[in-house]
Formats: sequence, structure tokens, C-alpha cells
Amino acid sequence: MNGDPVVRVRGLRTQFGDHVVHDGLDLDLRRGEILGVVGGSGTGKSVLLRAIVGLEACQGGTIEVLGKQIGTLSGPDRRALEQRWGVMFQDGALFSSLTVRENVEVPLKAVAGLSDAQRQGLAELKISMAGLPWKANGNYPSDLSGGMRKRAGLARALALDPEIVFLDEPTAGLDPIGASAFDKLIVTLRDALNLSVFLVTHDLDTLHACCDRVAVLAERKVLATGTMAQMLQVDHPWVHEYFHGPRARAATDGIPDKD
Ligand SMILES: Nc1ncnc2c1ncn2[C@@H]1O[C@H](COP(=O)(O)OP(=O)(O)OP(=O)(O)O)[C@@H](O)[C@H]1O
Repeated sequence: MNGDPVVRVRGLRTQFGDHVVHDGLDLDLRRGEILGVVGGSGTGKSVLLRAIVGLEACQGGTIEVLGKQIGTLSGPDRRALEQRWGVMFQDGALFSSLTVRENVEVPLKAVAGLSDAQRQGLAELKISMAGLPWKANGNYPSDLSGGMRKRAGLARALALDPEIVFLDEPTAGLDPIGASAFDKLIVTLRDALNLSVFLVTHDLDTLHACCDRVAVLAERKVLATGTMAQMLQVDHPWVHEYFHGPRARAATDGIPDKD
């Protein structure tokens, strides 16, 4: 990991009507890191993710991804940049009428020159990298458990060999064993594929197991960033309660600090 940011957000402002979600928000995602983005419900974690990938309009500030400023790119440049990241939305956002393999093939259709067989082969590879069994290729999303649907969403996010992966609450709704397996998968894939990972979560276990740094959203901005150990020193009521509360103590029990 080095200090070179692959995502650089400065002075971001987003709002819906009169409701200002972010105001003067600054954030970096460094190359090769797993950054956990936390905050209370409604603090704008998902809106931030969507703004970075260009799915949400911004009312101020700048967002650079891989050195390119989102919002100033021509159509072809924008599409080329979009191929360098993958997004896993909270519910997987899979097409219900397509099999898992067909879902993963969707982004691959943007790649010119791939035969049907090559596209299928690549999709099957990503599905297996996401830890799904072979037979899942032909399953429809409705045939899958919640955890398997998340893995299918992850396979689709990996389809184009991205440099950055955005994960929106990847362990929400999973049982603790499934969540822990997913945490390990994220770290394994980051290491194997040299990914930079922007990970929105409420899950303290995930923060401990995966994240190199944490960014806390509160009061419409990023209030604090740092390692888990540094978060314990932050003197702010919400941050203190989150990182020192009973759930935090349960999550840290027996787990050594990352640093
Ligand atoms: N399309 C929209 N129109 C109006 N308001 C919106 C829209 N999308 C999000 N919001 C509002 O923006 C705020 C931030 O939403 P967001 O989904 O980013 O929160 P969050 O931090 O991800 O919350 P949670 O942890 O509960 O998922 C919320 O108040 C939400 O109601």
C-alpha cells in the first residue's frame, strides 16, 4: 500500500432539496487499502459511495477517481473509467431474470472482441473467485441464500478486473459465520488482486477483520480517519460510543489490534 490516493474527494456537497447530506466532505482512498466507512444511519455513506461512482449528483466540491475528475469526463472517457472499478450494492442488485453467470456476464459485454465462450469462461472464473460453487452459475438469484447473492454481486463487481471495489454493507444480514467468511474473502481478494476497497459497513467485526483505516461520517463530513487504534482516541460523542460501546468491546474481545 502507498499513499497515492485512488479516490480523492474534496469539499463535497450533496443535498436533496433542503436536506444537506454532505457539506465540505474530504476523503481519500489510498491505493491498496481497505477503507471502512462508518457512521450513523442516514449520515450519507451510501450517497457518498454513489456520488463517487457518478450515480448521485453533487452540488459542490470535486471527486477524482484514478486521477480523473468525475463530472468533467466525456461519455467515452467516463465509460473507460467505469471499467476500472466495480460496485457491490447492498442487496446485490442482480437481475432476477438472469442466472448468476448471465448477471456476471453483463459488464463483460462492454468488452469488445470477446467471444461468447470467452465471456462465459471469465464469468465462471469470477464466480468461483467469489467463493460460489460451480452449480451456482446456472442458479437464478431467487434460488440463492442472502450470502450467496452477495457473493454473486461481488463476482459481478470483479468482472472487469477492477482496480477499485466499492462494497455497500457486504455483511449486512449475514449470520456471524457467513459474515466472517465474507470478511476473509475481501482481504484475500484485495491481496491477490491488489485492489483498493471502499467498504461501507456498520459491522465492527468487519472493521477489525478487514480494514486498514476507518473513516467516520458525522455532521455532514468525514469527522475522523485513521486506524482502529486511532479511532479509540477520538474525542467525539458518537465516535466514542461507537468504538467503546458494548458491541465494540465484544468485537475486540480476543482480537489483537491491526497495528
Ligand atoms: N434519492 C434520494 N432522495 C432524497 N433523499 C435521499 C435520497 N437518497 C438518500 N437520501 C437521504 O440522504 C440521507 C443519507 O442517505 P444514505 O442512504 O446515504 O445513508 P446511510 O448513511 O447509507 O444510511 P444507512 O446506514 O441507514 O444505510 C438520508 O437522510 C436519506 O434519506
